[in-house]
Amino acid sequence: MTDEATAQIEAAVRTILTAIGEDPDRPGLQETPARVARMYAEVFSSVQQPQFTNYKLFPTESQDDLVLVKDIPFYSMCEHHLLPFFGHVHVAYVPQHKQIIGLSKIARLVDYCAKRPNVQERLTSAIADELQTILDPAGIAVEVQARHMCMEMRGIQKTGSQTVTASFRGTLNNAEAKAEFQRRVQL
Ligand SMILES: Nc1nc2c(ncn2[C@@H]2O[C@H](COP(=O)(O)OP(=O)(O)OP(=O)(O)O)[C@@H](O)[C@H]2O)c(=O)[nH]1
Ligand SMILES: [Zn+2]
Repeated sequence: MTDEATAQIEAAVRTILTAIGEDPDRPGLQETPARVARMYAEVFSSVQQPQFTNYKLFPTESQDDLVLVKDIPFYSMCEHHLLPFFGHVHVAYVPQHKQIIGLSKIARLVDYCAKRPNVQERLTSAIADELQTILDPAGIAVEVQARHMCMEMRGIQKTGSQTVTASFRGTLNNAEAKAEFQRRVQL
């Protein structure tokens, strides 16, 4: 994040603190604008990164086997309220072109897609789209289970409610494959 962007966030946070009736100069709040600027640089770090680049592909012989990485934790920010939504992602793909991706890179890809203002549906399809772009697998399944703080700590206040979204592509986009994906996720 640029120095100018940091200064803008700090000034905006001071304005918000003042607007809610707080004193931004009281000791407990003096460093808050700078902390919030650092936090936004971290949780929105993907906004200025148009592509996911940090990955490696490896050759494989086993073309038809499903690769499933499940229960990948993530934290993102809802773009409507700038409050966190968080949970787990399950990612599966069927290799093609005799290539696979390093497993940790799938979790890094999830982080990359999460670190921007989001809605859960777009996060879900973005993970599938990125995987399609970098690996071009025969099939993809992505499921996201999340709790939204904007639905729990304010507004409708439905504590513990879960939202589940999914994207299916290619050979995994049919009823039989979806059922098999769900079965393996629940194992
Ligand atoms: N589809 C979708 N909706 C979301 C997501 N995160 C938050 N929302 C919803 O975005 C909507 C915004 O609705 P608005 O009526 O503009 O805002 P609001 O007055 O704060 O709405 P309430 O939350 O119902 O009080 C709400 O229904 C939220 O639950 C998300 O990831 N996906
Ligand atoms: Zn929200």
